[in-house]
Amino acid sequence: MKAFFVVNPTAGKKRALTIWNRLKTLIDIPYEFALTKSPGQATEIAREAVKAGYGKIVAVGGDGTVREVVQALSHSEACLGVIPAGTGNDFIRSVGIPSEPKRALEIIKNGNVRRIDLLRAGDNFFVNVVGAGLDAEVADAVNKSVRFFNGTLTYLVQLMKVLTVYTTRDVTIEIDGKTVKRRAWLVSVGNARYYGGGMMICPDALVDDGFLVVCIVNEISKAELLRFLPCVFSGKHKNHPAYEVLKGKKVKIKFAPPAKVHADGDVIGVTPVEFSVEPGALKVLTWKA
Ligand SMILES: Nc1ncnc2c1ncn2[C@@H]1O[C@H](COP(=O)(O)OP(=O)(O)OP(=O)(O)O)[C@@H](O)[C@H]1O
Repeated sequence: MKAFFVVNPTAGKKRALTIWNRLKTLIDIPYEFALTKSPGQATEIAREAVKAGYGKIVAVGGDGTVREVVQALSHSEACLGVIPAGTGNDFIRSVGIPSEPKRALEIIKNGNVRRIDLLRAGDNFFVNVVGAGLDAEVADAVNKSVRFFNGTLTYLVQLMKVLTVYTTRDVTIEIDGKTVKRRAWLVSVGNARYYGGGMMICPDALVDDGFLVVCIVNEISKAELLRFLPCVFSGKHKNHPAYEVLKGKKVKIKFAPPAKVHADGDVIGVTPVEFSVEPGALKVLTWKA
């Protein structure tokens, strides 16, 4: 099966290009590659590669590159490979791809094919976590901010800024026809466990169980929220009384007033929003069968 590498040279603060230049000397299987020139182009390149009959389409970059490539691979016979070269690289944590590029290349050569689920909103597919509320608001502020500090510090500064104006909102969640009303900080919908560079917001999410999990952070004081959030890195927040998990196949989220919606940390609109799971829609190369 021939491989096609889709390289985002800007991923990982441009580290991806260095990683690729080193790695390509080690590839001893038939392959072609292309470097993206602009956002969104990875989808077009991957589509052409699928059409041309490549069986392994490899995203060299971070979660954004993976997401763009996945748009072209969903429900196709081609398999996704990943050479992690981004900043957060959350997807690989959930599917069992090593973070070291050379070890990830071994999977491209000899790995197993695993079918996983995707999240869907309209015509778009997502691999990790989507959601609405506080985290979307903070993600938006982080993406728009001039970064004087490293990633974690930028996040903390923007979180504190957002918390001066943002409060909990009423939310109606319709999950598989059942309606749940809450007052919440945020609602996350997970296909996989991680977002935001290692935050395990949905510890109960499994990429291949045919379900999405809906994680609600219900109303707590701002002081308590600031104690809660660091626990998300380890998954300990799971036992907090304000944290609630629902499971289903289709979810509609409606905040009042409307809240921003994010997909893997990029703001994609405002509520109301509807997500569904597409069971087994993507083939991924991993060590796990
Ligand atoms: N040639 C390019 N020039 C500018 N932007 C690009 C180019 N190719 C792709 N992009 C954009 O780069 C963005 C970031 O890529 P990606 O998410 O893979 O890296 P990252 O942000 O470093 O990693 P992560 O998402 O894992 O934190 C993507 O949203 C993609 O649309």
